[in-house]
Amino acid sequence: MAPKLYYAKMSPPCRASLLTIHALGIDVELVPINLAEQQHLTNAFLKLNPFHTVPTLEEDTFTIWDSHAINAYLVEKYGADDSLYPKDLAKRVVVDQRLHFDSGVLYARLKAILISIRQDGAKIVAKDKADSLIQGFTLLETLLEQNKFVAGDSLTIADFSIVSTVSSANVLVPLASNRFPQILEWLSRMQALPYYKKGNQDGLDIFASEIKSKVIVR
Ligand SMILES: N[C@@H](CCC(=O)N[C@@H](CS)C(=O)NCC(=O)O)C(=O)O
Repeated sequence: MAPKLYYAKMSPPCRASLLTIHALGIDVELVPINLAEQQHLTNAFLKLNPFHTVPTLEEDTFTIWDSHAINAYLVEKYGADDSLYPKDLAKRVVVDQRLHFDSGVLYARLKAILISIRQDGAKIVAKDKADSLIQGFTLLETLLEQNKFVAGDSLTIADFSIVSTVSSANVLVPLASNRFPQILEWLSRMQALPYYKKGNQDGLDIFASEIKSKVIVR
């Protein structure tokens, strides 16, 4: 039986999993979860994932959540090769570092802004929160000065996680071309992937229209 991915198209981490699925070309049943209708808080969903987050992956015998763990698992289990998540330890640890950079820095800082908007009703992005995101962009820029992709010369799941976060963050705190030329070039490389539109852009467009209806973006 194909695994099931519970997801919301507009969610950045869900889009990282969609990019992984489309890159691998694998058969995964996509089950939409409407966060606005609190479908992630139903008893049935909480049984699957007590952390009530999407994406959540359901396999025959177990359930796993957190996009970074899901994406690594999908490549290991279903990938025709290991290029998106190398088995070579010296390469893998670099990918892992970038995945933690996404979780702990980039996505965490984006999420702080999203909570201020969606839960606290902020109408603008607070300066300290924008600065903290920009500091994350600056770290990413230094990585991309040395590498074509975020973990080296080839595309990995770390690019999928970071592009879903950074393309969403760019809606709220636009990437200045004079400060972040490497990020913008990498973004264009990612946009050229044949599955980028269905993996990220379609959901990003929904995300952007929701956000722009709630905040004034400078
Ligand atoms: N680190 C997690 C973050 C997942 C996450 O925060 N998902 C949000 C949607 S973007 C969510 O499910 N929010 C609902 C909730 O936390 O109750 C991942 O990468 O999967």
